[in-house]
Amino acid sequence: MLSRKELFKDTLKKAAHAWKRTVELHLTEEEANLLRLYIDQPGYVDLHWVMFVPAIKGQGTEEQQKKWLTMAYKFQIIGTYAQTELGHGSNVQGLETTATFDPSTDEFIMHSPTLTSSKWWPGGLGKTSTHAVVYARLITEGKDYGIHGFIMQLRSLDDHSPLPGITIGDIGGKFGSGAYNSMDNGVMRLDHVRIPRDQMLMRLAQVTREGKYVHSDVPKQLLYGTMVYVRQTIVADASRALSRAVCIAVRYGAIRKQFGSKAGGPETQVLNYKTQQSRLFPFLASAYAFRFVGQWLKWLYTDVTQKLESKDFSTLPEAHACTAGLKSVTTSATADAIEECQKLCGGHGYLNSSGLPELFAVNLPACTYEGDNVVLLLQVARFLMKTVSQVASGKQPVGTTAYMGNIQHLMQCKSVVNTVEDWLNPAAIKEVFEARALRMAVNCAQNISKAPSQEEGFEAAVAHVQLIIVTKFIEKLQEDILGHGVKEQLQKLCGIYALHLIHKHLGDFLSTGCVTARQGSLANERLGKLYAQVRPNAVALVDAFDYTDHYLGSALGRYDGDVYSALYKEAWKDPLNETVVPDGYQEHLRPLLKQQLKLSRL
Ligand SMILES: CCCCCCCC/C=C\CCCCC/C=C/C(=O)SCCNC(=O)CCNC(=O)[C@H](O)C(C)(C)COP(=O)(O)OP(=O)(O)OC[C@H]1O[C@@H](n2cnc3c(N)ncnc32)[C@H](O)[C@@H]1OP(=O)(O)O
Ligand SMILES: Cc1cc2nc3c(=O)[nH]c(=O)nc-3n(C[C@H](O)[C@H](O)[C@H](O)COP(=O)(O)OP(=O)(O)OC[C@H]3O[C@@H](n4cnc5c(N)ncnc54)[C@H](O)[C@@H]3O)c2cc1C
Repeated sequence: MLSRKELFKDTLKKAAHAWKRTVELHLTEEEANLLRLYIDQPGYVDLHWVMFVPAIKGQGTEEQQKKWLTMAYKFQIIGTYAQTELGHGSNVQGLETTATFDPSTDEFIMHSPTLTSSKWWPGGLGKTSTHAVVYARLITEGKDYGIHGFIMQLRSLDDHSPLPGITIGDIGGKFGSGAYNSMDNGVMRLDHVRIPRDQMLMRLAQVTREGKYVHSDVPKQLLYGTMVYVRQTIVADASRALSRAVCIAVRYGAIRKQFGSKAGGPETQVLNYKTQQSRLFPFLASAYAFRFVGQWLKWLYTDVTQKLESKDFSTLPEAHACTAGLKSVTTSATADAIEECQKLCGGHGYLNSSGLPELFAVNLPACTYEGDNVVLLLQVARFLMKTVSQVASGKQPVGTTAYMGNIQHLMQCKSVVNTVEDWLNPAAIKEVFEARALRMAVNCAQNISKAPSQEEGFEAAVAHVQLIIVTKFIEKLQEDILGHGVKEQLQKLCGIYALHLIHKHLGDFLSTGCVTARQGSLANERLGKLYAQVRPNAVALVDAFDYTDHYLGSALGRYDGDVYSALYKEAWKDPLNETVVPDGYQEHLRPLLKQQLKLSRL
C-alpha cells in the first residue's frame, strides 16, 4: 500500500538497519547475506554485494581490490553494476559508452555518445549508488579494444549530488505495485567525465602510462565472470521462490473444499482432485529439484573459482554453460509455476493478500536480468555444438557432458522399460534423458550445416539442462539422507520431476526414438500413482521448507490453516475501507445517482 517514494524510503531504512545489526552482531558474510535475504525486498544493497564487490574481486588487480573493497566492505561507498544501456542489454559487445584514454593527463574520458548509450537499468543507480563499475568501449591510440570495466565515482560523498558531467535518475515504475519498485533502477548519461587511468579494472588487460594496450594471460571471458557468479546465485533464488508459491498452494489446497458432498457429508479438499495434483505436484518436485541442483551449482562455481586462482581455465566454458542454462530453465519454470499457483488457488490467489501476485512480480524479471533466458540457452546450444564436434573428432567429454562420450550406445539404445514399475528405476530414467539430450544435440549439429536453426539449438539446450537437473536429483538420493522415511519421499518427488518432464516433452522423446508411445503411456500411469502416494505427505513436504508465516506473507499459506479469518481481516486493512463512504462520492457518485433519479421521475 506504500507509494513508490514511501516504498523506496522504507527500503533505505531496512537496509540501514540491517547494516547496523550486521556490525553490532559481528555477523559473518554468510549470516549478513541471510539477513538481507529475509528482508525480502529488492534494494541497492543487492547490487552492492552481489555485483559491485564481485566485479572488483574478479576483474580488479590486487592493488585495486585493496583500495576499493576496503571502502566497499565498510559501506563507505555504495556500488552498482552499470553494464546495460538503453540500446543494448543482451549484446554486451554492442555497448556504446566510450572510455577514451588521454595520455596528456593520464585519464580516461567516460562518455555517452548517443541516447541509446545511456546506462539504463542498473539497480541502485537511480538514487543511491555513490560508485559503479561501468562497462565501456576502451579506446586508446585511436583503436577500439572493446568492452572493459571501469570504477567511477558518481555522487559526492558529502551531499550525494551527482558529480559534474553526470546526469542520473530513476527509470520509472515497474511491473506490479510493490515488487521491484523498491529498487531504484537507474539511467545515467556521461558527458566527457574524466577518471584516473588506475580506475580501469586491470586484471584482464592494462593500459600503460603511454597508452599501450596490454593483454593479461587470463581469458577475456573473465570480463563476464560477475554474471556467472550471479547466475549461480539466481538458481537458489528460483528454488526458494518456487517453494514459497508451492507452500501456499499446497496448504491452501488442503483447506479449500469444493463439491463432492454426498448426503450432507464434507466436501472434497481441492488438493484431492487429480487435476489439482497433476498441476501442483510437479512444482513441488521442481522446488526440491532446483534446490539440489542449486547446491551442486554452488559447488561447481567454487571449484571453478579455485581452479581459476591457480590459472586453470579449462572448466570455464562448462561453468558458463551450466550457470547460463540452469539460471534460464529454473527461472522460467519458476515464473510459470508461480502464475499457475495463483490459478490453483482460484479467485483468492489473485488477491494481494495471497502473497502470490507479489511473489510473481518480484521473480518474473529473473527471466530477463543477468541474461535473457533465450539468449542464455542459445549460449548453452553453442557449447553443446562445440562438444559434439569434439566428440566427433575423438575427444572424451568431461563433467556434465561426459554422457556424450557414450555416443555409440546412446544414439541407438532402446529404453528397457516394460512395466509401470520399471519407471521407478533411476538408471532407466537417466538413460532416456541422456539419449534424448544427445540425439537432439547431434541432430542439431548435423542440421547446422544445412539450415541453421535457433529453435533446434534452444530445444537441445533445454533437454541438456533438464538432464543435469534430473541427474543431480538422482545423485542426491545416493547420499545419506537423515530422517525416517525422508529418502522415500524424495525418491517419489524425483520420479515425479523426471516423469512429468517425459510427459511434457513426449514429442522429443518419441521423435528421437528414446521411448515408444507405450512406454510414454506407462510413464503417465506411473506418474498418476506417484501423485497419489505423495498426497498424504504433501503438506509435510512444504512444511519442511520451514518458512515462517511472516516470511511467506500469505493469508492462504498460513501454517495454522485459518485462511478465511485471515482473508477477512486483511480485506479490512485496505485503505479503501478506511471510510464507509468512499472519497469521490460527493463529486462523482452522488451527482450521477441524483441525476438518474431525476430522469427516472420525468
Ligand atoms: C526478493 C529479493 C531478495 C533479496 C535477495 C538477495 C539476493 C539477490 C540475488 C540476486 C540479485 C540479482 C540482481 C540482479 C540484477 C541484475 C543485473 C543484471 O542484469 S547485469 C547485466 C546482465 N547482462 C547480461 O547478462 C547480458 C547477457 N549477454 C551476455 O552475457 C553476452 O553478451 C553473450 C550473450 C554471452 C554473448 O557474448 P559475446 O558477444 O561476447 O559472444 P559470444 O561470441 O557468444 O561468446 C564468446 C565466447 O565467450 C564465451 N562466453 C560468453 N559468456 C561467457 C561467460 N559468462 N563466461 C565464460 N565464457 C563466456 C562464449 O561461450 C564464447 O566462447 P566460445 O564459443 O568462443 O568458446
Ligand atoms: C529488474 C531488472 C534489473 C536489472 N538490473 C540490471 C543491473 O543492475 N545492471 C545492468 O547492467 N543491467 C540490469 N538489467 C538489465 C538486464 O540485464 C537486461 O534487460 C537483460 O540482459 C536483457 O537484455 P535486453 O533488455 O537488452 O533484452 P533484449 O536483448 O532486447 O531482448 C528482447 C527480446 O529479444 C530476444 N533476443 C535478443 N537477442 C536474441 C538472439 N541473439 N537470438 C534470439 N532472440 C534474441 C530476447 O529473447 C527477448 O525476447 C536489469 C533488468 C531488469 C528487468
